[in-house]
Amino acid sequence: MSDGASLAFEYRRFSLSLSSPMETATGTIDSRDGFLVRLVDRGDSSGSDDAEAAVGYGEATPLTGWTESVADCEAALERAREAFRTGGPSEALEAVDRQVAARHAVSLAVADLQATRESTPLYRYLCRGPMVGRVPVNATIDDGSPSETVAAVREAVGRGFDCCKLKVGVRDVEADVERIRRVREAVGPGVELRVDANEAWTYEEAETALETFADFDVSIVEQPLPAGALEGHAALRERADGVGIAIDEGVLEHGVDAICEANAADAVVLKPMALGGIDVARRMAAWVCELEVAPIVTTTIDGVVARTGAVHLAASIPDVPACGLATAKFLADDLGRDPVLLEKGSAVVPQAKGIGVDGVWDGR
Ligand SMILES: O=C(O)CCC(=O)C1=CC=C[C@@H](O)[C@@H]1C(=O)O
Ligand SMILES: [Mg+2]
Repeated sequence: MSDGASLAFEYRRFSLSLSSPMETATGTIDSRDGFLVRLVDRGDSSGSDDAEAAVGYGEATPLTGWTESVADCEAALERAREAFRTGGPSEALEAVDRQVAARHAVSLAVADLQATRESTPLYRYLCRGPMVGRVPVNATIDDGSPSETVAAVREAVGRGFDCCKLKVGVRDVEADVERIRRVREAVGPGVELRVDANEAWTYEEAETALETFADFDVSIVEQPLPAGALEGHAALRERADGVGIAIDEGVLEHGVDAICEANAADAVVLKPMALGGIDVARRMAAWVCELEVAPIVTTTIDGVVARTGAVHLAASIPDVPACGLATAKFLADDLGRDPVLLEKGSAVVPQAKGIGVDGVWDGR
């Protein structure tokens, strides 16, 4: 990559509304406000304009409870802009090191630019491995009444999904158990069902839920207990009767080493936006795979740039389980054309150079 002198770093604010508010046990998401980032390598452009220059895109989409605030993110991106002006990528990454969403944007733009210059898809730049055509994804099913939930799962299965993750924890445990029972009754044994409680349950509630979920062949319960409860998840796991435990919010509190040392999880959820970048998430994925813990990559209900970056991250992980990447449906609008096709329960991985999201910045 050219030195910092030829790298022009810009960012611009966006606000994406959700098609309908997303209820979770820890709050409601009704819009996604963040920053689109562009890194232009003018050292590449033959002409005076940027038409020929190599470009990298990034996205910082803060989420309350998971990342820094929008204001802190903006301040960090301003520091990164100054760092690119006077230094280069490493100075810019240092300037945003403690703001995870801002670091996600800068690191993704740098990786996208480098992969673009090498004319290779981002996932192959990350893993230097063979071509990967598709990655398995789960459908994300919002909270709702039993009949609403059955209808949503039926619709997802009709679109080819064979793995569905259902939001639970918004209503009481009995109501959620009834929702799962009705869904399993409706779709039969061939669809993998996972649930995500977002820290909602006490140990006793989680025990009750797990007992019945085992009867309905639920494969994974995500974050049943509060993020701090490491021993609690380990104890639950010992008596989970075949239902896997995934830790999501707890990854931010404890890190994957402590989770694995405590034998607290069968899977960890890796959110690149919340972890500071796909590079950070990829290192975590490699580490937990060594310890036979499954890495599940998910978005934070992001725009197409970060969401597609997460698809490339998943594609760079060997034997990745179904990931939470089919979240474009929650957005009423997006930053640009979606290069990822969802079909047969998988995301078709873009094979263009870089992330593959041209047209997100002034139609380019
Ligand atoms: O994992 C998925 O299927 C999609 C992503 C997803 O469910 C979430 C994204 C961001 C915050 C939460 O609402 C939720 C989660 O807890 O995993
Ligand atoms: Mg979760």
